[in-house]
Amino acid sequence: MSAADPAPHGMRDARSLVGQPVGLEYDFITEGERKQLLHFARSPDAPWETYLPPTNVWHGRMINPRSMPPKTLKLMEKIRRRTARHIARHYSIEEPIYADTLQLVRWRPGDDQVAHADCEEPDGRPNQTPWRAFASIIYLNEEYEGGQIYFPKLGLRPELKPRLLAYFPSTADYLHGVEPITSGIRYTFSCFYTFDPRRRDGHSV
Ligand SMILES: O=C(O)CCC(=O)C(=O)O
Ligand SMILES: [Fe+2]
Repeated sequence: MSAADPAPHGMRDARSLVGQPVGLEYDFITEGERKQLLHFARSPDAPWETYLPPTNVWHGRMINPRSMPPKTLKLMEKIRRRTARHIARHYSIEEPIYADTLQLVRWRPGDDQVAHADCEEPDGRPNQTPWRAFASIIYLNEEYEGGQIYFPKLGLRPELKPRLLAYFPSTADYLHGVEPITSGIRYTFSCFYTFDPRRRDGHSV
């Protein structure tokens, strides 16, 4: 299946969420959960993925389920299920939700992300992941500078705190970027959700 394969007719997509607010839930994960994930991410032998070429901006910056110890994966699946339930309630979603990603991400000095949307180009053409409906980012630490997330079209620069859950639909209405990290390392737990079961990653939601 390629990115261009259209979703079955009538399937709900990101467009149905336009108008929903950017969700900000402070203290969403517990301090114990945060410590466990951060401890794993900071361990000297943490399995940062190097399958992408060194020129790829994500090279060495993500840990995917296949490289996680079972205990870590179990915890992250539990948090993802809780996250999806929370978002479904706040966005009035009754359909089943699937997800294509569950990952830890590190952002080192100089790392940033230009303003983008998660399912389409800024001009509205589909991007490489057109099936995505919404995203969740859980912030895990505060020992870094820079790294502010910003939503230029919404005039939003939410205060990032450890344990914060942020979520937002994937369309260009929710264009967002990450300012460069200037010192320290920023750690996040990110997930992308879809209504298309063909795009599910096989881990629970
Ligand atoms: O880390 C963040 O604050 C946002 C990350 C993001 O937008 C993405 O991975 O698509
Ligand atoms: Fe994004």
